[in-house]
Amino acid sequence: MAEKNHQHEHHHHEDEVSKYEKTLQLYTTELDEAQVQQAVKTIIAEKTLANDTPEVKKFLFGSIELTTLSTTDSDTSVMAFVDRVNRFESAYPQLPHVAAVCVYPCFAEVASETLEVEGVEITCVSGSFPSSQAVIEVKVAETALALRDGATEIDIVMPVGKFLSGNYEELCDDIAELKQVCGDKAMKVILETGDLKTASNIKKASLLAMYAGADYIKTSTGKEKISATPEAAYVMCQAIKEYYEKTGIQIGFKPAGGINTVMDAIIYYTIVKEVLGEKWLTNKWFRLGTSRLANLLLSEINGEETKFF
Ligand SMILES: O=C[C@H](O)COP(=O)(O)O
Repeated sequence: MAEKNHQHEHHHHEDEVSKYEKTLQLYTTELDEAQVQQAVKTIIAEKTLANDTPEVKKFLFGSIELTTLSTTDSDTSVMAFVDRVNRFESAYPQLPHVAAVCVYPCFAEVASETLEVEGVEITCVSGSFPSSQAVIEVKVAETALALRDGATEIDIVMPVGKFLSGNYEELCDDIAELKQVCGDKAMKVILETGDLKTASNIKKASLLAMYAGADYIKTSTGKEKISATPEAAYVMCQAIKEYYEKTGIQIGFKPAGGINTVMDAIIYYTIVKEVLGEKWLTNKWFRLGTSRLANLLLSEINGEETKFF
């Protein structure tokens, strides 16, 4: 992940909020829901089928962050989960490895000790996933410990309540402080778009997260009622595009949560391709956060029901 060279000074005085309001004013943030829905409908109708190919499915497989974030996870189950990634290459030499495994931070050590495959990242969710409801000191500690124990990427949840209450200063301070802990390790910021409700909110949250230091923006935790949607993905990709045009800084995109069919994944791929273009179509800038899709993709690539993970 190319390290971004922008740092955000954080002052604790009055004009902070106006600074974020001013930043948002550089962008179109009042979006028309119907227009977004129409744009997504058109992309799905006109552009998706052309991407329903073995090549795209193999690329999507290589962009998966193979995720287990379950209350029943244990050292034993996570070790077995990660060991299946080790054994994957000998079973399917013609396929790429998944891009990452994604686990709770208490499993960073066992994942890091078990994983033997070069190039597969160890993503840990952190910052009191999935609610993000903790004081910043707890979030900082959890993130620092996950990185100490072997995490190579961190996914945090944006403090959604702070966003909805318009407290952009604390929202961005939290994100910036955790990015400081991550240093040159990629930090993805989960917007929890299902709780943001409107396209305008999703656009604003995307921009604030990027200005505060996100290396990726990610749709959802997969733990709320509404997870990733094509409309949220479209708005987030538009925000990434406009941010790139204004700052020259490339930010990654990770749809996650409730991606339960191969066609779902092809739709996200198509939205990224149509809005952001080829430059984003590598697993350094596009990831799929999923706990069920790997076997579904494997089955379609193999042409038969496959349950490897
Ligand atoms: O970040 C990944 C998501 O939590 C996975 O959600 P899922 O279990 O609905 O695929």
